[in-house]
Amino acid sequence: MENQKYTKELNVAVRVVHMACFLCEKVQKQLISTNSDQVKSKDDDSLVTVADWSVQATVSWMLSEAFGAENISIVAEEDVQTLSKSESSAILAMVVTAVNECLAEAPRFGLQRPDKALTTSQILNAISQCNSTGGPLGQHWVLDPVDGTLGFVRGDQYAVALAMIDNGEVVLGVLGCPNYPVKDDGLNRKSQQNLRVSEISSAEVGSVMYTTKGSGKSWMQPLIHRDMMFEWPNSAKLIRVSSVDDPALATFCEPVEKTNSDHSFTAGVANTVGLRKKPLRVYSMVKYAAIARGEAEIYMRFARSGYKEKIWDHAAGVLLVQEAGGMVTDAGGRPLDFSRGIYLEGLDRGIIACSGFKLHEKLIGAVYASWESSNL
Ligand SMILES: Nc1ncnc2c1ncn2[C@@H]1O[C@H](COP(=O)(O)OS(=O)(=O)O)[C@@H](OP(=O)(O)O)[C@H]1O
Ligand SMILES: [Mg+2]
Ligand SMILES: [Mg+2]
Ligand SMILES: [Mg+2]
Repeated sequence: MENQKYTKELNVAVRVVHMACFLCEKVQKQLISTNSDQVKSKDDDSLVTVADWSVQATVSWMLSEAFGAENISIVAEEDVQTLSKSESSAILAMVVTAVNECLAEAPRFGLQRPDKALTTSQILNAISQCNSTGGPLGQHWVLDPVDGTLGFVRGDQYAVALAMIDNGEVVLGVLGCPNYPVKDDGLNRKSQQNLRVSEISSAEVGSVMYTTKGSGKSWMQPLIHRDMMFEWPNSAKLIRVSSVDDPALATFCEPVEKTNSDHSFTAGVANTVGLRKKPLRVYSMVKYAAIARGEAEIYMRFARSGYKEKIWDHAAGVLLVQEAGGMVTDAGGRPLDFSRGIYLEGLDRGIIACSGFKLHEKLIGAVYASWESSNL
């Protein structure tokens, strides 16, 4: 935790993300086993679940407790619109239960639990307090309570992502990946053997990764699971990007859904660069984690034209990769701009994250060559 300036922020953020993962694990299990009504569609037809709202409320509450509600600005994905509708009363009750059960466990993570259970209106308030739009000045927390909600609902990969932007730069990033196998090559092994996450022993699954800008180090901690007796302090190990720079040996990641990234365009780029392996399609910011941990070398993301990438889908992951030794830019080779509100404004076509300079340079060149002939 080298960057002394953010020591307290990082300390709180890491613990809070552990708590959020704890919450998500329980909700995901319930959701898969009971198939109950814990999932809603938002106005844009995307999904939101008990876990998305509950994590947002929990993180918002804990950050307010640690730093004072009046001192913090939080940019986050969810709002209370759907949750406040009368037909959502059952799901709201589930959120209240999930948040309070999670907050009660705060001491496991070295944090203080509230004196008494939060009321429904305190919880709605905590969610709606995350209504900042960020920008170039001051400090803003950036939260994606559940990234890869589709993966979450399908019992697969998802992430909890918390970052901080200070004067337009991402300075701190924490990424919780509850279903990411801890052992080296876990994702590859899982995909090769077609294992479901539930088929891997729980002690082998789940981690929280974190870093601060300029530290040159990204760290990984194992998740504290419900059935484990041990409590904080948790141990951490350094993670580092892969040293593979031969495209023929490199693994590239991309979103599972082709609505989120054009698979045929990336296949063309992969072919031009000389990538041989099948793409590793993984939900959520676990893709950035895979690059930071050295399990994959490349992450390409090319959204359809008209879609604007949001800062919470990238901030924590980008910093983790950079501090672990990797490079992340847009397709024009420029850094991503987190200083202009909730969107990555000015993004040139797509996002390319690589373990090193050589692969990155080749990919940018291949995008340049392939773009003209694509219909993106
Ligand atoms: N059309 C389109 N294009 C690109 N990106 C989009 C699009 N629509 C949504 N989103 C955002 O994608 C986030 C999920 O990205 P993933 O990489 O997990 O995608 S995938 O599920 O593996 O296909 C997802 O994050 P969550 O909502 O947190 O799951 C969205 O913010
Ligand atoms: Mg969403
Ligand atoms: Mg997201
Ligand atoms: Mg989300």
